Amino acid sequence: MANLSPIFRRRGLIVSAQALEDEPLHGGDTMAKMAQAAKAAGAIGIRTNGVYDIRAIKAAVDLPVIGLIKRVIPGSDIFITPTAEEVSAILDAGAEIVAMDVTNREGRLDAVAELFALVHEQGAAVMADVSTYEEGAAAAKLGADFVGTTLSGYTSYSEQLEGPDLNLLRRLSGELNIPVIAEGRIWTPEDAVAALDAGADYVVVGSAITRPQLITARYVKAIRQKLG
Ligand SMILES: CC(=O)N[C@H](C=O)[C@@H](O)[C@H](O)[C@H](O)COP(=O)(O)O
Repeated sequence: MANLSPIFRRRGLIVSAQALEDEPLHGGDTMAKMAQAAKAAGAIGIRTNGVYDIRAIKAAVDLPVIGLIKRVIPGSDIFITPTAEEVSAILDAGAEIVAMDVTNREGRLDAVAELFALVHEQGAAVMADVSTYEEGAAAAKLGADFVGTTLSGYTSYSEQLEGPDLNLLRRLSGELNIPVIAEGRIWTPEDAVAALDAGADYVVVGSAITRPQLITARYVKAIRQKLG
């Protein structure tokens, strides 16, 4: 049984449009244009990083936005919305959903309740970015509104896969009563359908749509392998 959220009008594709400072598409209205293209194609939502792009995308398209702020804190591995400061900035910028790291690292599972409360006080929703089933279960227990497989493959103790973590999706969707978002390494429409078959309620695709330098690199690699 699907667990759906009233934030999205229906199940479907959420496009992650992100370009960090060191990426070619960073800045200007590029991510807002990515969001317009995603909407024109039928995406139901956008996931994006940083106050600038959250605001630009909210102004450009009337789709729900999952906002996050990536910030690297020296000595810490937690970089997706690490503190209350980022949560407040994301809410101020107008995101309906705040995504944050909910992994079992650095006492994070004890710290996030406070961050969830900040989000809920403002009538917004929490997307818990997890890397394992146990983290997803903890997130649901703490009151997360969505759980996503975003960080599977990005913690030392999670599965390191080439494609989406379908086993994690199966387990999260089979055992939890909150919407499950497939996210991470979904490169093809077939991967997206496999994620739905594994029980995902919504599917986030990022790099395969919005990072041309990574898309191009895949073609270059395949062609170089062929040409030797
Ligand atoms: C691990 C991490 O930092 N993930 C980030 C989270 O927001 C983004 O860089 C990813 O692009 C996003 O998760 C979508 O995944 P993919 O680009 O694989 O479709």
